[in-house]
Amino acid sequence: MEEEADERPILCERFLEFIMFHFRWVVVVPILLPLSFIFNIAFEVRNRIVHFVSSAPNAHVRKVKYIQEQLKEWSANGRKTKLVNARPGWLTMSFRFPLYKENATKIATDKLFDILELDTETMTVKVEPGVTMGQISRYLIPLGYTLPVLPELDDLTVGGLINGCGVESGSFKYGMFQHICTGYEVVMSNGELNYVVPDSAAKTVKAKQDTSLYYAIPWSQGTICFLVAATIKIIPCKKYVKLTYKSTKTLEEMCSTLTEDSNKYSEKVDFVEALLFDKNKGCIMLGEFSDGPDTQEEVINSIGRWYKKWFYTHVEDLMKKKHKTIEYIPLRDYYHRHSKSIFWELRDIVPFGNNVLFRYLLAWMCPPKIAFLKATTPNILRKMYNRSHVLQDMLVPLETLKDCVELFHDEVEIYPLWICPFHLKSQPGLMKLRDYTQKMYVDIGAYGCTTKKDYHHEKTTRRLEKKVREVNGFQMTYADVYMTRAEYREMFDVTLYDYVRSTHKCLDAFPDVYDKICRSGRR
Ligand SMILES: Cc1cc2nc3c(=O)[nH]c(=O)nc-3n(C[C@H](O)[C@H](O)[C@H](O)COP(=O)(O)OP(=O)(O)OC[C@H]3O[C@@H](n4cnc5c(N)ncnc54)[C@H](O)[C@@H]3O)c2cc1C
Ligand SMILES: NC(=O)C1=CN([C@@H]2O[C@H](COP(=O)(O)OP(=O)(O)OC[C@H]3O[C@@H](n4cnc5c(N)ncnc54)[C@H](OP(=O)(O)O)[C@@H]3O)[C@@H](O)[C@H]2O)C=CC1
Ligand SMILES: CC(C)=CCC[C@@H](C)[C@H]1CC[C@@]2(C)C3=C(CC[C@]12C)[C@@]1(C)CC[C@H](O)C(C)(C)[C@@H]1CC3
Repeated sequence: MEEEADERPILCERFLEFIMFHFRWVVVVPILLPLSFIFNIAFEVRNRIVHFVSSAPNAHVRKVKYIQEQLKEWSANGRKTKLVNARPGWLTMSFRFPLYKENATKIATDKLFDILELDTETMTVKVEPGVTMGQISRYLIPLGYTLPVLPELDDLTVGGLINGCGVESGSFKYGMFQHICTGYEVVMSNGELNYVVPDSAAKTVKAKQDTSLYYAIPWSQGTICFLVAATIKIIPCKKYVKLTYKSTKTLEEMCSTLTEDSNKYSEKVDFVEALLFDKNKGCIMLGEFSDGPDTQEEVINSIGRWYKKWFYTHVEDLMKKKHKTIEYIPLRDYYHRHSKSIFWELRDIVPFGNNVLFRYLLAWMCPPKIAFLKATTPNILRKMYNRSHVLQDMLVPLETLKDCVELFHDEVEIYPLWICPFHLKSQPGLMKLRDYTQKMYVDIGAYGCTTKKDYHHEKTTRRLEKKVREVNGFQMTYADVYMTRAEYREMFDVTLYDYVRSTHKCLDAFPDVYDKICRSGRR
């Protein structure tokens, strides 16, 4: 990998890189945008038909049976290969393609993408793992419900957010995506179907085992069992989010105000998120479910409409004008506020994407599907991204925010920087805090190309990872991980994970989680 990052391109490669980077829109705008638009409409029509004829629950039973048969056949053939999900690499929400899938047996969890059941008495929704955040918000919000934690990008899947992790602006109150899940329907490597729920007063061996399994699944990257459905908590919601934008002038002000807002107002506030536009200037956004403006002076801003500015640029403009602003944003527009501009990644791909003319004429097809972009990224561009593109989410205790932002500034200096507080509960599993406490953490996300001269993909990332381990933080594993196996096991508590894997016959069936997330496991 070091070679890959060190590789300096020759002049003609540099020229090709330049052309491909700056003129990628030539493929994206006329081809990928219409394709994405047509795909989204076709998928939505399909989902409505499935919902109308209520075929999902029966189809679910059939699809799960097929998965069980696949696993029994693999067992009968002597368990010779490792098991992975069949979902192809180009569909996943990460920059890399999995190498560990190449000689593995692929289990058909990728056919599971329907919402199964809404239960307004227990206030839960049961969904298949391929269901996306876009699908869920489109289904639940018109019925007056939402997920307490609904990560922003439309194409993130329930299976990926549970077996990986998920965080968004409701997390300061409700924790990570795993914390809002009340039960998992899973198929073990021997083909056995099981529904696991946590039971703190478990008496029987089975209830104890299931509780351990429940806590071991998050972050395990599908190396314990196959998730075939998840039951997720829902909460009632309102039509709008009353969003208060507060500008901050120094990093100290950002850290102290964010700490106060995340801890003190948790009863009144439903969403907390911040953006830093440079080391000092930032904006904290506090959201509250609302029925709409109370007075005529208050404005509704439907930021999801195609002709509206990219959200982060809107926030930056607001901050230049006023110290504090309040807007009412339709709830679904709010949730997917970073989808239209793929956080700030689209500015490199379609540089004129935020131009007013483009917005009115063509942005109704935006955003391009990340999977289509991924499938069509040429190798030359991938090499360039390897050298200068940063993509890291570091989850660190809120009290270390200042130190960590300073380190990000020194190492990569990418703005905007995404800052999202989340409540880390005291629970067993890979993300366990060793002192058994619960704490307010914060996700610091850096996405984009760095111009730092001394940036080195591996060395810089390793320095960031070291700091994160020192402060008892965690690195999001969809991004490039350069830690060694020992360092990974220092960051994540593998006690329960190892125990569950050894008691559920996972060791010869699935790769170890490190082999899935380490850099050499991915291309
Ligand atoms: C050698 C070895 C043998 C083991 N043998 C067994 C065994 O026989 N039986 C067994 O069940 N585990 C066994 N374990 C697993 C062990 O009990 C712990 O689950 C594991 O060590 C992780 O500890 P922890 O500190 O992360 O979890 P802890 O916080 O110690 O929790 C232990 C267990 O309690 C339950 N639990 C904790 N918090 C909650 C909560 N908030 N709500 C509901 N339930 C909760 C979970 O089942 C969890 O696995 C073994 C582990 C090892 C290394
Ligand atoms: N706001 C947020 O929180 C964001 C989070 N992300 C990250 O993106 C990832 C989610 O992307 P997405 O494309 O949806 O998921 P992926 O397909 O990338 O899946 C992520 C991991 O979960 C495993 N997995 C997925 N489905 C199942 C299943 N049904 N059973 C068992 N294991 C499963 C995959 O296993 P396998 O390797 O076998 O396919 C893979 O290791 C997460 O890791 C998340 O952290 C990205 C952007 C934003
Ligand atoms: C915790 C949070 C909020 C994470 C946000 C992560 C996003 C910013 C990531 C997820 C997938 C992601 C890595 C991706 C890309 C940018 C950053 C993304 C969108 C892009 C689109 C960059 C351009 C690349 O050519 C390519 C198309 C391969 C990737 C695809 C995945």
